[in-house]
Amino acid sequence: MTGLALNCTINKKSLFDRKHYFYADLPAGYQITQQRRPIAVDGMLTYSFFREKRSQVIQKHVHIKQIQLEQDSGKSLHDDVRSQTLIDLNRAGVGLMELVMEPDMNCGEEAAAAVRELQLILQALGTCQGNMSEGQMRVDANVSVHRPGEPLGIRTEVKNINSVRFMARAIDYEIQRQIGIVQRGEAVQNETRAYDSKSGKTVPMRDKEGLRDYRFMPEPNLPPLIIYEDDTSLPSGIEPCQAVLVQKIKEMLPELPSVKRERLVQTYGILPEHSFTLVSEGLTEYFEELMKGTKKEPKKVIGWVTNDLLGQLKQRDISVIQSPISPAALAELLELQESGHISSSIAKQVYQEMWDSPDKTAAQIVQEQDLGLICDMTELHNICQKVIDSHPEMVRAIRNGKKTVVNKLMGLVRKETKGRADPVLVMEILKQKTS
Ligand SMILES: Nc1ncnc2c1ncn2[C@@H]1O[C@H](COP(=O)(O)OP(=O)(O)OP(=O)(O)O)[C@@H](O)[C@H]1O
Repeated sequence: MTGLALNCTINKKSLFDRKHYFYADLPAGYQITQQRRPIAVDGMLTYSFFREKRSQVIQKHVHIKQIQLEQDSGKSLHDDVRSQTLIDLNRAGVGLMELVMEPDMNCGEEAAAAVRELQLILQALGTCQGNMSEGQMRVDANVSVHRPGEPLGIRTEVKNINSVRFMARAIDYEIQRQIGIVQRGEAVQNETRAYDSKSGKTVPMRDKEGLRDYRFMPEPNLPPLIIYEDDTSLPSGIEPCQAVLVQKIKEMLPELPSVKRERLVQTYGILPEHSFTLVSEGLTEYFEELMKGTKKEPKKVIGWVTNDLLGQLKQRDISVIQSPISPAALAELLELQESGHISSSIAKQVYQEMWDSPDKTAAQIVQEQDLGLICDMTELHNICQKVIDSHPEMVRAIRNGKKTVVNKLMGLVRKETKGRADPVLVMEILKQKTS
């Protein structure tokens, strides 16, 4: 699924090899991997990010060299206090999927955007939860520098990166470090380095690797992995249920993040940046459900999801599925505003109250606290007159041409009525009274 989602060519026959090296995190002395013929090759990941102006989307591509299946190694844990190294072998030998990207990215920001997009794709497919801090996904960053027009320089490999943000910092640090070396006329060493998040620097990790002979050999215990295009390509005697069929997997692919963003922009007319927030924060389903329950324009609804809802979720550190306010409950609130029962500032107030007492509906809160819009013209006239009478200097300013001062009067009426006055009617009355 991952190979197909990343536009790879799927090898119908892939092979397993043993890669030998001697290190404490590899008890067997070799790792099973797919060196000669990996399961998927030659793919492409398209990712986007924003630069300067939030609305300017930059789209880039990174080639996927291959995706291989291999065994995980153990994890070395260095105890500086006791000056010893412990090895966690719990994952040693467990299968994992490694993606090798081509050197197509130019800075930490690009690598971060590419990895974030990959995370979203893997999560959408369900092939990896993608949480780096929990080790579900790990990234090693290979970095080199070169002068324009010259071939790529010697690379270093940075390990120990446990978040996308740290990866971007590690890459940018490493680029500057290597530029410094080249400018001093020295040579970059081909080495493995570790990122130290406390100092923000990369430090040498292992001895200079030089040319290592891994003594690759075909893995004698694992036969080639054979998969088939579809039912028709199955050899006789093999039932479809016994085989992996690429065509079947293709049909199972879910809507991918880039397609989802495009659809959201097309269907609802929202800004691309909002489609990014919806997809990255997992709010698409909530937004689409919400849209089913309201007549409000999508452009006016989107902020409720990307600001108000997301703000509450972050503040409480919960996910959208745990939200006590369902899309239908929020839709009811939006309808109260859309139909002119409450003002926009009251709607925000009611929303806050809904979070504090989730068992109450928006309508209940409005009724209990008498938050409905004041539409009675006599009452509104009286309130406006009171405000005008107590601020003659503002009225003078308006009459002298400072038309925007009317907004100050509006604000005072809003304060006086605790946001319950119909803003359209109030503006009309104020203009009339100050003309
Ligand atoms: N000159 C270069 N500058 C930057 N990156 C490079 C350069 N040459 C190769 N790379 C990148 O280095 C990575 C090599 O990864 P690969 O897993 O094939 O080798 P490896 O690091 O030796 O393997 P492993 O760490 O699994 O032993 C690829 O992602 C490739 O794009």
